[in-house]
Amino acid sequence: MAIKESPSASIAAEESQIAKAVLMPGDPLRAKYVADHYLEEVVCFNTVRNMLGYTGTYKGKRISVMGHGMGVPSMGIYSYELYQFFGVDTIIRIGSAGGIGDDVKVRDVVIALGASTNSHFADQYRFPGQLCATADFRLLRDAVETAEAMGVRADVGQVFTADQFYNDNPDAGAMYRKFGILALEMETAGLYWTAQRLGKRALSLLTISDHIFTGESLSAQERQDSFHEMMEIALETAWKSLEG
Ligand SMILES: O=P(O)(O)O[C@H]1O[C@H](CO)[C@@H](O)[C@H]1O
Ligand SMILES: O=c1cc[nH]c(=O)[nH]1
Repeated sequence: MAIKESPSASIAAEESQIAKAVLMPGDPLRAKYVADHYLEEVVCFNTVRNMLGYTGTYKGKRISVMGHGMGVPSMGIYSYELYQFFGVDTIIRIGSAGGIGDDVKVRDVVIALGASTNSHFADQYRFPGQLCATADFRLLRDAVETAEAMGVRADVGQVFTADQFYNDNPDAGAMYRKFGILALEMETAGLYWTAQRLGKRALSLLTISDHIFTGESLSAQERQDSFHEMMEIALETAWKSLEG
């Protein structure tokens, strides 16, 4: 397929092809899964670098879903381009995470109120202080209400966005835990900062796929079933964010 002319470096699409609300998993095949299982009248709008992006309808409203890759730099590129060049208003990350907190179990959904991080992505802003990476309140409230209505256990709190998946510091997890951090992942701070800088809306939903301290982890089948709950909360929250 020929690559289209595009206003952005990494997404080859026209603005009209992308909805105002976009769900984003790290894995582009999880994006395809959402498109295949939940959206109707689906059109693929991006294949550059195989970072698959789709737009379809969910309960009559247009919603897009696209992978964002792993790590803050990758999230920084895709979220910036979607917000800045394609008129996207809302991004909801649908990711996996390692559990840290005592109360957090595998299969739980975590709704990220804010993200502490060791990323230096925000240095570019020369913000005179430490910039909090926080969720959009209305999206967070709608996600909490949706989870409650679905009867899904969802923990709301702080996550840690790490630049490392393999961390040479054996004490890091215990320190995160001391500060009440629920889960460890690799993109939320980058998404929240980008949204804040551009005056847009963002939320990160995470499913606990493994636990750093208990060693528990989900089987492939369990991962799929648990991720459905997060996907449905995200779709309903995105749907509510859209006018009309
Ligand atoms: O499952 P995703 O959304 O990719 O999220 C988590 O999984 C990846 C690491 O395996 C990192 O991207 C981390 O944030
Ligand atoms: O980033 C991640 C994702 C899942 N589990 C982890 O330990 N880290």
